[in-house]
Amino acid sequence: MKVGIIGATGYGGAELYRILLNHPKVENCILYSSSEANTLYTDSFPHLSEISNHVLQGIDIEEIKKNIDVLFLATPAGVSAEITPKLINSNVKIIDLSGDLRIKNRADYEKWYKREAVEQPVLDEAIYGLPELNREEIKKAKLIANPGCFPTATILGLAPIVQGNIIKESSIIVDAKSGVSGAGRGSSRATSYSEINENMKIYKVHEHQHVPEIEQALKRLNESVEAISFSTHLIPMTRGIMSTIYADLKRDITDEELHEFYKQFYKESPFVRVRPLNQYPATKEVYGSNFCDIAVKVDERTKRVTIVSVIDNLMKGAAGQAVQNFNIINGFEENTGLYLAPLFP
Ligand SMILES: NC(=O)C1=CN([C@@H]2O[C@H](COP(=O)(O)OP(=O)(O)OC[C@H]3O[C@@H](n4cnc5c(N)ncnc54)[C@H](OP(=O)(O)O)[C@@H]3O)[C@@H](O)[C@H]2O)C=CC1
Ligand SMILES: CC(=O)N[C@@H](CCC(=O)OP(=O)(O)O)C(=O)O
Repeated sequence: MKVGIIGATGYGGAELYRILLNHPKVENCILYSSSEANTLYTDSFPHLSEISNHVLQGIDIEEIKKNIDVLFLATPAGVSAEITPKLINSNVKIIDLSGDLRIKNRADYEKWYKREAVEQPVLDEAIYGLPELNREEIKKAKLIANPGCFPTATILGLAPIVQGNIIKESSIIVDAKSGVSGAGRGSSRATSYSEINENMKIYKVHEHQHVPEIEQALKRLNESVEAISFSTHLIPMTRGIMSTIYADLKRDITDEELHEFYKQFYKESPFVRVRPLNQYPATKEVYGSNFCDIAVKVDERTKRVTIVSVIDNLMKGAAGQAVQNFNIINGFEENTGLYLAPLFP
């Protein structure tokens, strides 16, 4: 396959490149840049010296239509809204890592992302690319809205109990933490070393753009879900997301039953590892891999459940999941090029 990456000079783009370089079905990878065309990729990423001899290309829609089978967009919000409509009637399949195509309701997108939404017919074509919940739809898709990092960890942590009608839908509380690579490569004061080292910050309180994405996905599993409480924290590490989730139980259930229910729910999903009872995943245990590791525990005293879900934000939270979707839309084994053990320690 001939693939293209727009936004190759960012973190998501570099992670896509790292995976696709070793993907047995990828014959050629063209890397595009809006600001660094005609320079060597290794000027942006010296760690790829003697691995990549790619020259970054300017973005030319007609050239993409001719030369690319699958295009990855690893670009900030707003870019896909411009590029995707121009390719929608071509043969190019698109996997968009940004939030532009994830939220079906345009008014919701505009409220939470504070920018104009893509036109409705394009949104209607986009399939939400969370394979563990949507595999059959993804198989037929031409346009994939790759999920956000926090939504991936959170939705996978909640899906079994939400669909299984085990918790009170109005009681969901999500306490999520992310490493700083989640904010992208562009520098900002909030992610500068001196501001994040030995520090921990809550941010976007009650206004994080991932709230409507998570609620939309949970509502598809159980229409009684309304609003969730969701808070995000920046912590001093490079990669990793941990979503710790709390909810009130509707009925009595034991740890063993709940654990077995999760195991069954994800039995066909190669990238979800439901941990043994009383073993809780840490972010480093999925570092550099496409795994989402989940642990569940019932609190007998409060009649609540605690769920812990961890991913690597650049892998299962972005590029790894995008390649998982690439495999599914092309009929390849879901884990092709992705069967990577986590880097540890
Ligand atoms: N980082 C993460 O963990 C996750 C990121 N995402 C989403 O994935 C997308 C990429 O994120 P990330 O790689 O972290 O971001 P980065 O900021 O690291 O990279 C984004 C890249 O987009 C390119 N770009 C910027 N403006 C334009 C434009 N107008 N037209 C075309 N290309 C442009 C830039 O490359 P150049 O200047 O060379 O064109 C830049 O390198 C974002 O939408 C992000 O929200 C989703 C899940 C997780
Ligand atoms: C640490 C950090 O800043 N993370 C980003 C997540 C970026 C992302 O995934 O954004 P989209 O899903 O909107 O594309 C944030 O919280 O906004």
